[in-house]
Amino acid sequence: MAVAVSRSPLIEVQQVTKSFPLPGGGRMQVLDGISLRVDEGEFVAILGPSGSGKSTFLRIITGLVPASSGQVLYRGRPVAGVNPGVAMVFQSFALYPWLTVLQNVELGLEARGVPAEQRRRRALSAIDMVGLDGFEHAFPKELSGGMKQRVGLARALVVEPDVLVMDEPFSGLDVLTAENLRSDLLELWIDRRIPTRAMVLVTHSIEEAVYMADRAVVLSRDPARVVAEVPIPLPHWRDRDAPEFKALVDQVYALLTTHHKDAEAHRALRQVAGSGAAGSGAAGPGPARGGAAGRVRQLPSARAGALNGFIELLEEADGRADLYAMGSRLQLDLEDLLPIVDAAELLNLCRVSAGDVELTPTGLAYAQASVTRRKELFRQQVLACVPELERMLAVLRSKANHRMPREFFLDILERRYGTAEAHRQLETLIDWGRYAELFAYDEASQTVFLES
Ligand SMILES: Nc1ncnc2c1ncn2[C@@H]1O[C@H](COP(=O)(O)OP(=O)(O)OP(=O)(O)O)[C@@H](O)[C@H]1O
Repeated sequence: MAVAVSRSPLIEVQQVTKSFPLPGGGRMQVLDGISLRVDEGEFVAILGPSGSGKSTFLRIITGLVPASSGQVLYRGRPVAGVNPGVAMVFQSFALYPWLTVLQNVELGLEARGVPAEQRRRRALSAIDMVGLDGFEHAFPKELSGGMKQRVGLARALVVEPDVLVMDEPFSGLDVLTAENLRSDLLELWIDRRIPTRAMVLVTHSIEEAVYMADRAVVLSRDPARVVAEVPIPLPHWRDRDAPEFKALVDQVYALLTTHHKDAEAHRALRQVAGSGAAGSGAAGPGPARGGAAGRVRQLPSARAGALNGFIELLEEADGRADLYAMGSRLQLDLEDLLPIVDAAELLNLCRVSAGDVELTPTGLAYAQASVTRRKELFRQQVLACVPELERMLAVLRSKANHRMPREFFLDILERRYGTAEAHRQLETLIDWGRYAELFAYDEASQTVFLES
């Protein structure tokens, strides 16, 4: 049975942008001109590459974070501060460890000034609804992950929000627990056992989106824009093996992989590498830059070992594979697989088009090479495609002792990317540089150095 769709908008996001200040000055733009409408009766899933700004977008809808420009309307009125019609479920559960299940669930109502007796009654009913009857007085540490997320769900549902927004609510759970919670939530929704009028789910699982939602919104990255909205007109309960289900998964998959890669930016990056910018004598690793706007391009977070494994798998599949099929065969989420594919493509070892991945001639030679030859090829490719590594080398060569503390490079990257991403970028750079034998790294002293 499908939920009847009427046409009045509950949430309208209009041309929202968001940027964050960078420690070294300047700003990093995360969202760019995002518009989205969520109607009564709709279940909308939002998909996008890791770090594209999905959580930031949800937080703007809930009013936890202000937009830099643009606005969010709730029932036609601009939202200033916390959105009164929305409650959120977090991936990390976000429970207070010193409060019982009941107290955690009551919290949302307390904030809304609901009298104590009513609070208790409603909280008990919400706990019952999510299947936690009997655990009212337990503390979070006594609960499994799935039960904790049920508390998170009860805490959001107890306020009877018009719109329930969920930020990867199932991704911290094991496969079976996630599946169990997914169907329980869907049952509450489909059978209208909750007064919630719309659902917004951020997920990195395409299958989850196609299984649950009426519409999938696909975001790009750097900065995030809406690249497509895919209607999912299948009745519930859906059969994951049905050809029409698979066709929708494939369609979203192709959209995500195509836009995720931003092939243009990669091409520009290679041009920068080839144009001598690498030897420009810059004082440290700068960002990879792509496009006329010169925006920051991050290196995908994938270790050389993972990249090797992926190239070998691809060669075993005769040099060509459907990424989605490969992901499910390896039981890997898109989230896990795409950075590796992205890295392989950046190094010109494979090419991706519309969800299919294919080895390039260099990739084939790489897959078939001996260990030593493979390292040589890797070195050749990273030097051609990752100017940051050349810059790190220039710094190390310029020092009399050819050594530099990790912190030095981190400092420079932080000014570009912010702290968390700078750590990820440097980890990848050091991993690639070490595998390519461009430099060595001493873990104990956290020093990057050239071997004599
Ligand atoms: N408060 C903040 N200050 C600075 N940068 C931030 C802040 N919040 C988010 N960012 C940056 O914005 C970008 C998008 O982050 P966000 O968590 O919204 O992405 P996401 O798509 O939800 O990521 P993931 O899929 O990994 O959960 C990241 O580069 C992140 O580092």
